Order: sequence, then structure tokens, then C-alpha cells
Amino acid sequence: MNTLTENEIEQRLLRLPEWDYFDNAIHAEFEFDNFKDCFSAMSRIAFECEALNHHPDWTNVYNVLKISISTHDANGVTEKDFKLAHAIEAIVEEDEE
Ligand SMILES: C[C@H](O)[C@H](O)[C@H]1CNC2=NC(N)=NC(=O)C2=N1
Repeated sequence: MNTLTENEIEQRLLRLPEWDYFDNAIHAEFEFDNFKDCFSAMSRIAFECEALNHHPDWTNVYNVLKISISTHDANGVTEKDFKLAHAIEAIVEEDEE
């Protein structure tokens, strides 16, 4: 899959206010009330990753989840990364209701 240009990435990020572009990947950080809520969101995200066959680099410390997404195969950011980012947003937003 083709990598997106910096302009194309910035354009797509307008629809993802929690996300930033740097170091050749898109990144977001989510804070939950506690570890259980965080890990619950991570498990739901994990199923979505398997469905999309696309996986984030992520770290979890207690109630904080940091996520970076890039397409390793393409050595940059592609539409696949944005598809996963939107899927993650939908899961995290569910929690905020
Ligand atoms: C073989 C398989 O399709 C690849 O290893 C996939 C799996 N998940 C992936 N996830 C991400 N984020 N980038 C990739 O390039 C990638 N490649």
C-alpha cells in the first residue's frame, strides 16, 4: 500500500483531533479511570486489529494507553493506519458515553 504524503496525513488528522503525526507514524494517548477500563478497551481494540490484520505499537501504564500506528511494510503512514485509528476512536468513544 502507498504511503501518504505529509499533506495527506495532516488532512486526514483533521478528523482525528486526538491524533498527531511525528516520527513517521500517527500517535494518540488515552487516559481511562483505572487499569480495568484501560485493559478492557485494549482487548476490544485487539479484536479489531485482528479483523483488520493491522496492529499498533502500544504501551500501557496503569490507566494510560499510548498508541502509535504506522505501516511497517510500507515504511510510513498509509490508509490502513487511518482505518485502524478510526476503529480505535469508535471503541474509546463508546467508553466515554
Ligand atoms: C503479514 C502481515 O500482513 C503483516 O505483518 C502485517 C501485520 N500487521 C501490521 N501492522 C502494522 N501496523 N503494520 C504492518 O506493516 C503490519 N503488517
